[in-house]
Amino acid sequence: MEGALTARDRVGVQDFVLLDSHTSETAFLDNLRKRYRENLIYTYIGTLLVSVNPYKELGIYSVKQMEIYQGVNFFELPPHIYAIADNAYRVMCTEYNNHFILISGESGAGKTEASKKILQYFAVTCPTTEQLQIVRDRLLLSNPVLEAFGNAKTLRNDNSSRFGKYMDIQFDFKGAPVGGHILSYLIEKSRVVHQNQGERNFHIFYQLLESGEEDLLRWLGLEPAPQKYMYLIQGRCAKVSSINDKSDWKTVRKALSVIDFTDTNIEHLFGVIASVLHLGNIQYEEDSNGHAIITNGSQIKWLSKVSPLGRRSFHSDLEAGIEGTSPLNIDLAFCARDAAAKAIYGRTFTWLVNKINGSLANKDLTRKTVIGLLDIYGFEVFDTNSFEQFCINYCNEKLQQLLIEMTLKAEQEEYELEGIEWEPIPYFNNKIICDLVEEKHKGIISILDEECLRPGEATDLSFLEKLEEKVGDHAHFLTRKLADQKTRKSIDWVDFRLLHYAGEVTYCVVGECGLDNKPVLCKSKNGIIKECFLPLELDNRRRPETVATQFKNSLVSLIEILMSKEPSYIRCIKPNEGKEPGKFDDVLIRHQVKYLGLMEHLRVRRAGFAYRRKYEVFLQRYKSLCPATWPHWHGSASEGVERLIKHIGYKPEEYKLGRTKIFIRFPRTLFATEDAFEYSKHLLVTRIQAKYKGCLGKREYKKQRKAAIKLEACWRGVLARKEAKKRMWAVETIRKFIKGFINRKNPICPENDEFVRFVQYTYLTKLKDHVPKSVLDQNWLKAPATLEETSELLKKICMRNLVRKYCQGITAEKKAQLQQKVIASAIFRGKKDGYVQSINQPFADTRLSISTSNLSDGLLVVHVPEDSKQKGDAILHCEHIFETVTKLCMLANKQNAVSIVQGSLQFHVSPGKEGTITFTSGQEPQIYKAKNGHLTVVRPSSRTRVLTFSQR
Ligand SMILES: Nc1ncnc2c1ncn2[C@@H]1O[C@H](COP(=O)(O)OP(=O)(O)OP(=O)(O)O)[C@@H](O)[C@H]1O
Repeated sequence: MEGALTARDRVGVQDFVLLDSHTSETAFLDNLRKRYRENLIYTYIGTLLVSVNPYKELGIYSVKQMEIYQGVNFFELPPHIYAIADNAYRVMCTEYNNHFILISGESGAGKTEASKKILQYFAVTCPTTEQLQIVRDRLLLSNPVLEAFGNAKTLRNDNSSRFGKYMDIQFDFKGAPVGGHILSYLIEKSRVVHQNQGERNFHIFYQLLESGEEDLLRWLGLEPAPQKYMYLIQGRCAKVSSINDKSDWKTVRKALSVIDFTDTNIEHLFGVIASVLHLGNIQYEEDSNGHAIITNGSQIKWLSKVSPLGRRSFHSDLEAGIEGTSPLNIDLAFCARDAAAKAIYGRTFTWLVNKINGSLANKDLTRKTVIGLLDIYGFEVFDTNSFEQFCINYCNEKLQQLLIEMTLKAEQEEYELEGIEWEPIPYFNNKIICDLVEEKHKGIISILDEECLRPGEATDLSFLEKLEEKVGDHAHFLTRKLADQKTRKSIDWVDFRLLHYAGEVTYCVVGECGLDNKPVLCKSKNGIIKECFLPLELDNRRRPETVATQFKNSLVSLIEILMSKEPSYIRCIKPNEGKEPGKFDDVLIRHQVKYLGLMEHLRVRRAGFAYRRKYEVFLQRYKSLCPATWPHWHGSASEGVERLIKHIGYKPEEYKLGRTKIFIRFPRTLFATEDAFEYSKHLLVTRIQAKYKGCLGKREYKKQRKAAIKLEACWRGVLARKEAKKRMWAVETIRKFIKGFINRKNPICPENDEFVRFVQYTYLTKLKDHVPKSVLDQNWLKAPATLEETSELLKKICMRNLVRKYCQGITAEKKAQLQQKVIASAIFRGKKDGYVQSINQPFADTRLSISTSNLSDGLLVVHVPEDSKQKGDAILHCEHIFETVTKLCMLANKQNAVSIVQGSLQFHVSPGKEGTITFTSGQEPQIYKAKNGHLTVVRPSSRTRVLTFSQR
């Protein structure tokens, strides 16, 4: 219901109980149609599931879907057949009680498919063991075998079950399927001998002929051609595109071996099938006395072979009509043949079911719980309705009654349990119709029994008269004689009409041939036929039960079985006659809604309250609508609900409070609450989101903090270990150092090796920065004892290197200077004062310049540099002037220090005082001081030269 509430706006309502106009068939159909168009084939009425056949694969039966529905609250998911199956299973497991699921609907509505889906659901979802696997396989494979023998193509359904089936699945205390039991009802035997146009006989005939192994067919005397058999050609549709006889045959063969059929069983089983086909091909003709004689003896030959009967006896029995010895006319002979075929097939089917039951039986005697699946024909209304339809519709009346009683009972029980006043529910109780059919001495079946078994000749008409006499005044019974003018036309003289809860059905009382064929069949040597027709039956002197009574009794025991179990219901609806997907035939569906009693059921469900839920569940869902109950209510759930509905504003007539549940009368009240809840959800979501985000943040922060602390601790550990290692190393190093220091003077040994190398290394590193930079630097680092020798060598190398560098750095000029100094040293060292002070003063080449005239005089002036002019320049006169000047120049290494002047030259007489020498040519060489103060040098004219020494 909760799921339905949420989805209600999407596609109608998921639960018809929530329809506001629940009494309107149109509203019901509208909702069904709306959902069907959206491929939503399932809708609830409370816990009853309405299913509309989609006639197409919807992809809603996967294992994934099964898992979705497994163990989930019935109301929380959209309606599904798995929800019904799961709910029954869960309740069975928890309450350890028995259940049944009643699946009903008309032919083609999807009952068999539904029961298969349920079986598959249990097979997939229930716990199992390897041992139980075989049980599971047998349960699943019993279906194809039963379908092959009990299903046929009809106009309404290509795979129509022609029998009713009730299957118990037994579960052990762990909920594992451990066994099963099948009850079959009213197999449609008439189909064996007659099919309408467009219909087929039971599938097994075609499967055998189409795919039976060659040897098998030969042995059975069959040809792989259905058209050769009278019992298979009446419908004229042996081949149907939707049926794959070949693969179905394979499945059946496999299933038979899994279900424990021996080779003999299988041989006999197909012997029976072949017998039926051979029987169908027996032909008669009239002899001269008007008696029937068999024309084709070959069939008898095969009959005798495959279901060994005394050939002669069988032959004559068939001609004699079996019941007595008197020969039959041709019609009765055919009738006898068909009766034999039907009896054989009918009882073989029962044998088959018993055999399957034998293989499904659980020998373990411990208590088991069961879930029963009842797949029973729905209400049938044809143009001509026979005894079969009468039984089927009677069965549906009984089941409808069961449903009403159980639903009402459950409803009433719930009200009582909850302490709510029981309000009578207006509904149609079909007990009156059930009584009409089954009441002892007064009901239709009793009347039929009486008619069949009374002495004298019973005819169809005498039976009808008896009915008119005994139940003619019943409101739900009508015959042509009893009907009014208007209705009379629609009822034949051989008909009677019943007004069923689902509508009127007119039954034809024209009966079947009542020949007894047991005597001949008892003689069969076929194992199955022998088992089915025991000679004991012939000896029984008691009045045999009529088929109607047998059926009534089987129904009574079925109802007893069902009454002792918890019910679940599935109502299948056929959407159209054409088996077309997506087509919703309003008229057809309206009709089914009516006769499936869906409106009745809805009325019963809705008579009291539309919605009921435990206080805890209601409070949990809607508590956010009231500040007092949100987010937590600390009192009892019922008080919480009371507070909540007071806050929402429920009116007294809208609800009732039971002991454990709240009952809400109208869907609109619930919808309003649900809408408010939807609205409040948004607000809640924001708050929850914020809270959740906060929580996430907090959690993340805590995580990070924890991680940081861990990291920090780790890192600290690493650091501490590093530090300790370092300290250890330091201690070790110092210790070694001290040891080394103590042993430093010893020859290299492990004790001092490191220390000595360290000292050497340190010394050499230090020395690198303190090597002398000049040859005059005498400083040298004092070497440790172990390096004294090396140090000396290094010092020498260093000095040599310095000297070399020094020497390389001396210019020619300097060299000359030095040479001069060396000479000076040789001359003056230790001999003359002031020499030592002069050593540092380089000899300057520039200090000397000489002047002389271009004349041939012997005069030269040596200019003294100005800074040291204590006195004036020296004026010299020499004979060998050229030699003197040249040598002076060489000494001074300055050729251009000589200036040769013309005319005159200047010189210093004394510091700051200049004089001039004038050179002239004359007769006589002379030197004198002229009037102008110049020193005048005269040389004979041709050879006169004046030399001037000038400073540059
Ligand atoms: N749930 C479903 N999904 C798809 N197709 C389905 C479903 N149910 C039924 N059908 C289709 O409808 C056909 C008839 O269904 P099914 O044989 O179950 O009907 P039925 O009610 O058992 O009929 P009958 O009473 O004649 O045996 C199936 O063969 C299948 O094609």
